[in-house]
Amino acid sequence: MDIPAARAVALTKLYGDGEAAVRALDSVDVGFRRGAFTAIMGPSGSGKSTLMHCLAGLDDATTGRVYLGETELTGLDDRALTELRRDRIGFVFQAFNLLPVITAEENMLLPMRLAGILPDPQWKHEVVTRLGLSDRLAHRPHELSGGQQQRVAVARALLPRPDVIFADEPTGNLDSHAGAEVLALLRASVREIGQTVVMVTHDPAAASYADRVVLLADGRVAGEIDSPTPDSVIETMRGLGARTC
Ligand SMILES: Nc1ncnc2c1ncn2[C@@H]1O[C@H](COP(=O)(O)OP(=O)(O)OP(=O)(O)O)[C@@H](O)[C@H]1O
Repeated sequence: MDIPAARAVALTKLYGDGEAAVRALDSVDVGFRRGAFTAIMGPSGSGKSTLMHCLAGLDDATTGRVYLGETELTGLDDRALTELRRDRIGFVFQAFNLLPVITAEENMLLPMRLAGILPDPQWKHEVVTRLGLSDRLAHRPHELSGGQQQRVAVARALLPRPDVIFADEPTGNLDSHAGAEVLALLRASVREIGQTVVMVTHDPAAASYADRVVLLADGRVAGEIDSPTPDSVIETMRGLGARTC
């Protein structure tokens, strides 16, 4: 059987201690298939961001284990985690997190530059062309629309060909048209180059771009939807008592 691209085993995360402790994740077992697009959904406070942060090595587990492919993250020291994130994980956040003083192209290449890696020119050309950024490379972020800025962030995540791209509400700051474009690009990266994408979202329409939805409620896995549609997501979320937007 294929080893999942990312996996949590009996993952529990507590914030704080004693009476005031919050159990953000409660013995979560979940795997994310290689070359698939998975959305994580659930009511506010259900643990979506905590799960993503633990899977991406941005937060540590209280108990349980987290794997990226065959590598166990739990137990790695900060330096090893920093290298693993740099070399094997791509991030796309709601806030585009571009540096304002450098161009779109420099932003795209920055993580690889910092790692001393040169992008494959053909791959870079393909990413830039597909993301419709060819004539925007010399622009600074403030000269770009929100959708274009997020496409630069997607290019930055795709260029090093990471094992997994983790996207946290990637369309949260975009209008529906720009959001649909970004989702279609993530979708295409999965279908056409086998990229693995794991995305946290509140939006049933965004989740419908995924191959599978993992539902969280109260820090536990509450269900899954294969081949989701906006309607099937809304219906299942209603069952969890969640507000959808
Ligand atoms: N740093 C923290 N310190 C204390 N409690 C936290 C911390 N981060 C998250 N929590 C708590 O853990 C629980 C899960 O939070 P998390 O942000 O993972 O949920 P979420 O599903 O992503 O929520 P939302 O959809 O509102 O972003 C919540 O009860 C939250 O208040």
